[in-house]
Amino acid sequence: MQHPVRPRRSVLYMPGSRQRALEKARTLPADALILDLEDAVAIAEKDTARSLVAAAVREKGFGRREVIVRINGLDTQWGEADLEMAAFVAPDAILIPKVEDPDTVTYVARRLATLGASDKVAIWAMMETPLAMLRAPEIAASHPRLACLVMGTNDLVKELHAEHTETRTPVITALGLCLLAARAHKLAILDGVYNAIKDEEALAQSCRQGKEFGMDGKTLIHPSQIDVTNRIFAPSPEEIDLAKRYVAAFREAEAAGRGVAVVDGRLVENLHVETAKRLLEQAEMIGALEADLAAAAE
Ligand SMILES: CC(C)(COP(=O)(O)OP(=O)(O)OC[C@H]1O[C@@H](n2cnc3c(N)ncnc32)[C@H](O)[C@@H]1OP(=O)(O)O)[C@@H](O)C(=O)NCCC(=O)NCCSC(=O)C[C@H](O)C(=O)O
Ligand SMILES: [Mg+2]
Repeated sequence: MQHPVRPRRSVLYMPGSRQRALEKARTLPADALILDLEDAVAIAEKDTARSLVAAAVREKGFGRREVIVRINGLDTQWGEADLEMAAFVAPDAILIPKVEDPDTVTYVARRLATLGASDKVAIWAMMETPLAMLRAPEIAASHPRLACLVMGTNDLVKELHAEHTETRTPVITALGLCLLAARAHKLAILDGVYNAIKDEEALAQSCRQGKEFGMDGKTLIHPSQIDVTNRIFAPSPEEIDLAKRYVAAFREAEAAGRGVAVVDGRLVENLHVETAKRLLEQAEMIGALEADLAAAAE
């Protein structure tokens, strides 16, 4: 299944039980929104949250941004009803929490087919337990409907009996395993949340680290985290300028019968040009998304 490439710099969780947050979502500049039925929702509010999320997805009004519904685990009393609701209202994706086994993904894919869900509804998988890390390659290869892995670093740190540190050394291996699995199977991958809502500099550092690793973006818990995340995960004007010059220089070199070019004293081969083209495509998609949001705000 060919999944559309979308900007996913900032992907905001919002509790499905909070009507106000769901309304506010339509005005927030996050690239994608996860309407959460799982950990952000108290047990007493699970059924109300399911109805609120169903209404929010049906009402639309999110423009080009992706809307994802995180269901409760299928081993809980709410999971199946969440899945049925999501299949019916058809968000861009359904996010399964605590996936540990490829069979969980294939089960959800089968249920979506049985429930008659649109083919456009993708499956995303939360990677947040030690077993998920060890089975990352099988999970990533489990079903063509799977489009994205989402790191759940809060649960992972808990399960590892580790600590949240600024350098994230305790979870580096886990992030690396999931990145390898995602890229090997052409899936998108999103970094975990940063819990200290008011610490913008530390969030920025965490975003820079995620971007360097190769993450497509970061999951967020508060609207105040969106702008800095968007800025860091977007290609900078300097990167865009360099990418354009790589493409132009390589085209000229090819026309002259050469397979390599030199830009700013650096070797440029076809593989660098592919990276440059991907960056330019990403910048274009971000531009279109931001223009859409600006038009909606007028
Ligand atoms: C953390 C919060 C509980 C803070 O909420 P609140 O006290 O209301 O914050 P503010 O007063 O600063 O809010 C200002 C306005 O912003 C809106 N708001 C706040 N948070 C969100 C949000 N996430 N999405 C949309 N809008 C939001 C408020 O409504 C205020 O609006 P207004 O009324 O117009 O002033 C809260 O931010 C929150 O609940 N965040 C999400 C928590 C969550 O989703 N947690 C679960 C996912 S994280 C996770 O577990 C990942 C993974 O599974 C893992 O294991 O790592
Ligand atoms: Mg979690």
